[in-house]
Amino acid sequence: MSLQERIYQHFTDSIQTKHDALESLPNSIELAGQAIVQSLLNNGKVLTCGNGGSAGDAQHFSSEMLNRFERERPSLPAIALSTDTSTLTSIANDYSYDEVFSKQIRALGQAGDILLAYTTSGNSKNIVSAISAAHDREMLVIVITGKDGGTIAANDLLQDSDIELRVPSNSTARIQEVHLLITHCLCDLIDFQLFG
Ligand SMILES: O=C(CO)[C@@H](O)[C@H](O)[C@H](O)[C@H](O)COP(=O)(O)O
Ligand SMILES: [Zn+2]
Repeated sequence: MSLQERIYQHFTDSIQTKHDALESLPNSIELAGQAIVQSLLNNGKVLTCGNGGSAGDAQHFSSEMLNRFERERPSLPAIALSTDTSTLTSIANDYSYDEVFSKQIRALGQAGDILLAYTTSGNSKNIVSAISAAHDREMLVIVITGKDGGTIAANDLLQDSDIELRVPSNSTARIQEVHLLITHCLCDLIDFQLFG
């Protein structure tokens, strides 16, 4: 395959994955947007987390909440749990990398807050621990996944009120591309519902 053909393939695969996601995800995205708005209206906040590219997604969402998305509006409360390197390295060093998000959630999470977790595989142990910590803090969990949902789906780790947005693809890159689209949908739904 030539370089041009490879590029064409990436674009067409990405477009196809978005088409597939459009068949399955809009209802759950709407529910997730409504759940976040409900939490914000009750003085809640959104804690976000993910690893690698998904850490970038988590930070992308929180910055659009704290600063702005597409329009002027007041800052909205969100904290990305992947940004404080002193906290991340000390928890990983003293305890385990699996606990880097859950320990922060146990300190910062309040009942009615939202955990927005990104994982393409559903297998990352620190995300699994984060979900458990969020439940202990009586937070609602929105998990954005892909593939077969991994450990989270296989072990039925979500509660009835939680929401999973699973991108129908087995490619990490394609899943991440749709995760970004979902993130922007959520930002738009939040702004629209709160500010018209
Ligand atoms: O961005 C990419 C691959 O596109 C990588 O950095 C990827 O995010 C990392 O391998 C993550 O550790 C994968 O974690 P997860 O999505 O399985 O939870
Ligand atoms: Zn990536």
